[in-house]
Amino acid sequence: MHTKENSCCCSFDDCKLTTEWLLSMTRHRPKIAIVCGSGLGLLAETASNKQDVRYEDIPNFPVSTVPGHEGRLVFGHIKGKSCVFMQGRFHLYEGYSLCKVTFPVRIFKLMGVETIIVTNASGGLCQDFKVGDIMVIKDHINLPGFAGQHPLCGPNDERFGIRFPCMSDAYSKALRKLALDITTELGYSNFVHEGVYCMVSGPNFETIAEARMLQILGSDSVGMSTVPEVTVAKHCGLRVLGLSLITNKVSLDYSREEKVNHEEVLQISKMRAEMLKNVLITFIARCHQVETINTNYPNAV
Ligand SMILES: O=P(O)(O)O[C@@H]1C[C@H](O)[C@@H](CO)O1
Ligand SMILES: Nc1nc2[nH]cnc2c(=O)[nH]1
Repeated sequence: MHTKENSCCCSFDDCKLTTEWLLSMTRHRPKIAIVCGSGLGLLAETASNKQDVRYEDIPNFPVSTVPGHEGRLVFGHIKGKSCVFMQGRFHLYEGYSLCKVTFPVRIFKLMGVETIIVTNASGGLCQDFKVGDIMVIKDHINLPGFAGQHPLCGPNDERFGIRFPCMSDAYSKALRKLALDITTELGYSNFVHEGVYCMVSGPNFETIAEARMLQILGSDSVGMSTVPEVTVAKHCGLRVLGLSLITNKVSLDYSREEKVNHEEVLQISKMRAEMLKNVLITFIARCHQVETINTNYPNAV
């Protein structure tokens, strides 16, 4: 956590330096950023005029350490829209501070991004969910945040956003509706739901008692990411859509024999990434038509 003594490793100046470096490396000027969850890096494949930048080459950027997270930014066009994909995200359990985990979100903001689409792989807690379903994230529970692991703890820099941002509409209602309409048009409605995502720090998957607790708290799915990125995105006035791929059913019953593992998560992600990609392409083509109000920044796009 940042304190006044322990100065921020991702200050406004650090963010500016990284942004200026990236803007000097590419002619792309993305308006939409897509964070690819575990095994979902191929969401970037359909982009045209692609340009890759490896995380290790970007000043101040963390590097990816998790299998299924390639570790590069991919700039490109989808249906004529300028996009940047994060092929690989950062997680708290990798040992990164939440400031580092969310550093790319602020870089996107400074680059001129207006809309961020955050994807992830998660375990289904809602009994109606099946493996391979998509959950449009309606809301989240920031469990690490309750314990002080929060990306906005520490001195607030007003150039990014206000001290006490509203989170009751973190996931834009209008963007959620557009995503749901698109899944219906594509004939996917039988395996698409809206729901509440709960973040845990990981890296272990849940015990059965923990899973039961999360379900009682109102979580429909559980994962180890997304919430810090969305919190920082909302803080700095980005429009947010969150999509979660249900890669496994979380055990809520001591008699169940199946054991979840990361390889299975990656396998299901890769199997269903095509479906998610179809939703994303149509969404990217149409999301500029949707007007949203950010209560933290009433005049923002
Ligand atoms: O980056 P995401 O949230 O998609 O990754 C999920 C959570 C863990 O990092 C990993 C577990 O298999 O997948
Ligand atoms: N915490 C958690 N993260 C996941 N990511 C994918 N599946 C799961 C899961 O069951 N639990």
